Amino acid sequence: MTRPHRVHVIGTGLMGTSVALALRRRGVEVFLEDANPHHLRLAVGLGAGTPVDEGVRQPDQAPDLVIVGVPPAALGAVIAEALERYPGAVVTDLGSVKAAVLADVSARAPQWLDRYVGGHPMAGSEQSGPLAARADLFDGRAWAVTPHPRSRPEAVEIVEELARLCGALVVRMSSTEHDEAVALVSHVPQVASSVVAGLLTTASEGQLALAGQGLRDVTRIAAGDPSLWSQILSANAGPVARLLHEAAESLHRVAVALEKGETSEYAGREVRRFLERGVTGVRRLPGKHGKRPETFVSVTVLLPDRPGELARLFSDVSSAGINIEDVRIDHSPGAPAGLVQLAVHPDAVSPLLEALARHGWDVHR
Ligand SMILES: NC(=O)c1ccc[n+]([C@@H]2O[C@H](COP(=O)([O-])OP(=O)(O)OC[C@H]3O[C@@H](n4cnc5c(N)ncnc54)[C@H](O)[C@@H]3O)[C@@H](O)[C@H]2O)c1
Ligand SMILES: O=C(O)C(=O)C[C@]1(C(=O)O)C=C[C@@H](O)C=C1
Repeated sequence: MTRPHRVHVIGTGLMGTSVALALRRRGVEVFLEDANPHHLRLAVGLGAGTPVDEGVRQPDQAPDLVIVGVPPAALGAVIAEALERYPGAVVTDLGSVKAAVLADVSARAPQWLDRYVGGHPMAGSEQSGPLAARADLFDGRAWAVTPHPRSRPEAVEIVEELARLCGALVVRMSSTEHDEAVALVSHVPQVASSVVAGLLTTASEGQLALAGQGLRDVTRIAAGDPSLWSQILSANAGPVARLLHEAAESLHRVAVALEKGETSEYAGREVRRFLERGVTGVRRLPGKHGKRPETFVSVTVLLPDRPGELARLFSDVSSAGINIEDVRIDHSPGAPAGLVQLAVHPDAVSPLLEALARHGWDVHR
């Protein structure tokens, strides 16, 4: 196992700073650089590492791993430059698209390609910049590692160890397999979210006043940086466009069926089939820690909007020896309370209800 000891992060935005914080948590020495001095200062202030100019003066202090966390359009040039600047280092990146970047690096730095191995942590946020970074961002998440025929085995190993040090689960695949997969699980969902959110631009205040959690779930990622996402989508244009045509056909069929209305039994069947296909698809998603999905049961608790109430609820549940598998909090605008949905194993439901009743919680099932 090759553990990275001295790491350089180029690009201290959301992703680069999160990786740096995760590595610092594991005692790895981290140096930072960014084209934007303000981002660099913020990342240093968050404890993510030392600026490269201050920290590295001796040749024996060169990094063994360089991690490039810049926007997709800049990746090829920055990776090629890092391969040249740090001849003893393996270079990886955090980019959301892999085949175009590999082609770019192959063209710019063919002589050093054996030290480049692509990577893509499947975790992030609709926010950007170092202030949105989190050390635990990668815990339990997949991290795609995309070796190519010329990658050195020890370069692949150090990149996989990086992912594990950050708490992620390694998924090894080629760059083209990766791009096909993320078109489906990340890029088309982003477009779908933007389509729905785009419809809101002409909504009236009265319509928006009815917005609930369902709409918020579907549109959260639509707030992502348009500059970043247009680079991602155009770098993976073929696979994304193919799936969008398929999705557009499906939407067209359901719209036509709805227009035929209740009078047609066929239309009803078509709409139901469309919805059932969605249920089947969502059930295929892996559960916690990449395991098979488990069916948990949700118990909803009314939470007064006062400091310390959430901590008291968790403490009452944990003192009954019950593991909370997942948690979600819904806020009603204007109401001085929230609804906390606790997802637990089916066997834990009765003990949970007893514990909540014992401690005086208001439960909704
Ligand atoms: N945002 C996400 O959810 C997410 C998730 C996984 C992977 N990624 C990938 O991670 C990479 C970074 O995304 P982010 O969300 O952290 O973006 P970000 O905007 O938060 O950070 C990018 C940083 O790169 C810096 N930068 C730009 N050009 C540079 C250059 N030439 N040299 C040095 N620094 C430069 C910027 O100043 C900025 O600090 C992208 O390639 C993206 O595809 C993003
Ligand atoms: O949680 C989110 O905000 C994300 O959408 C993160 C997400 C994703 O689609 O899963 C977005 C882009 C990435 O390249 C990797 C992760």
